[in-house]
Amino acid sequence: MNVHKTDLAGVLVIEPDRFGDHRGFFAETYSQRVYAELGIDVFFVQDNHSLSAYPGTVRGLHFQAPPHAQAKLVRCGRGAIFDVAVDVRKGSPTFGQLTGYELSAENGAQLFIPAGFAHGFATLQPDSEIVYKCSDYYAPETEGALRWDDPAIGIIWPLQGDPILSSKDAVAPLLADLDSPFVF
Ligand SMILES: Cc1cn([C@H]2C[C@H](O)[C@@H](COP(=O)(O)OP(=O)(O)O[C@H]3O[C@@H](C)C(=O)[C@@H](O)[C@H]3O)O2)c(=O)[nH]c1=O
Repeated sequence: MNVHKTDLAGVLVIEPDRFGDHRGFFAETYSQRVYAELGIDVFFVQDNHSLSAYPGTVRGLHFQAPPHAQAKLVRCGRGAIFDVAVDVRKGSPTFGQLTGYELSAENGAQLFIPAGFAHGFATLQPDSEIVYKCSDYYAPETEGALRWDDPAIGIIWPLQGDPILSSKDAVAPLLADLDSPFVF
């Protein structure tokens, strides 16, 4: 298993080992004790799965506020995505900064995103599916969002043309207008 630190302390890229044979491969995609040794000592209570039919779909940037803040362990089960985390903790030395990685069915890579970061992704292939573990339950009353194309964040999305967005994401606030519920 390879583990890489990113520009944002606490956000990790994890590449689980794959054991290949004539049938295909086998991989452990999560093990509580192994991930705890990496510092991912959170208790995951919900698994999510989403499919985006078209490349160029952007979901995000999303978070849940305390007391239902979520750490997430994200991977791509089919197709490929460009996955992004943005630090939204007031007072953090990396506040407003981002890190982004390609996660694909082929590379099997995962992004661990602690609470206090907004998360989003763009799909790079048709019928891309992501699966992710969350450390708190869905609590829609605590949902927060940031504009995917906020110039103050400056994500360079791998898009050709305008993205496909939810109506909610199209009108999400800019970072400058967000009273972040997270403090570093
Ligand atoms: C996130 C979520 C949504 N839903 C429902 C609400 C709604 O009817 C439908 C679609 O919800 P959304 O439009 O919010 O789905 P989506 O835009 O895919 O939201 C997700 O985006 C990524 C980037 C994240 O990081 C996730 O935490 C989550 O916010 O699913 C649940 O039932 N449970 C959940 O945990």
